[in-house]
Amino acid sequence: MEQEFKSIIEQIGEDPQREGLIDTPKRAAKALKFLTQGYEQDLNSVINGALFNSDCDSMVVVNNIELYSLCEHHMLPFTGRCHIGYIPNGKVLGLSKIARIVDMYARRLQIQENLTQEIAHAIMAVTDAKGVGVVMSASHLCMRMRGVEKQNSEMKTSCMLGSFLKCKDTRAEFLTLIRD
Ligand SMILES: Nc1nc2c(ncn2[C@@H]2O[C@H](COP(=O)(O)OP(=O)(O)OP(=O)(O)O)[C@@H](O)[C@H]2O)c(=O)[nH]1
Ligand SMILES: [Zn+2]
Repeated sequence: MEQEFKSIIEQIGEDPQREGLIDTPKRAAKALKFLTQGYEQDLNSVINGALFNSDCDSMVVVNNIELYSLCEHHMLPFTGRCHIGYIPNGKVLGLSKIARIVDMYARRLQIQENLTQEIAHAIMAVTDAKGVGVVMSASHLCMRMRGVEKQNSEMKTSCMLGSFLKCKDTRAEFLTLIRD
């Protein structure tokens, strides 16, 4: 990857031997590896067994989980927040693992719609919850720094599964809880 970055630097008309750029291919490769490290992770290793028996059957919500991803069309960042809720079905997930699941899927090349769905389905698969809801809002640099250049637009996506899909009251409770 370092070689490729060196070549990109040449192709944009810069000198990769210039003092400020000499280590840039190495740094850029390291950064891109970090930003796409989700490809090297899987659900089992991320959750690390942190699934606990519980008879809690009320909604659990974690909101304002920040996320940084790369859009798969331009490989430019999109950043925002996501809110996650689920109704346990005998097991609760370690709190930090919810955010780790977000990161695992965000640190891949993504579109926001798929990212939202992958997170929701992963939480359902791991917990066998009665229902899962994910709401995400993000701002895409490919729409701000270039292209249509809209600075204030945000994309909102959601994925509702199980009781969050079937039951209007459950969905309404979730949407109320993520409001503040
Ligand atoms: N649905 C969706 N579209 C996205 C996302 N990220 C980027 N895009 C869009 O992907 C599309 C790619 O369109 P193209 O016409 O092939 O590429 P482009 O010429 O660079 O498009 P412009 O951005 O309009 O200049 C654009 O409309 C982007 O806004 C995303 O997460 N979800
Ligand atoms: Zn893009």
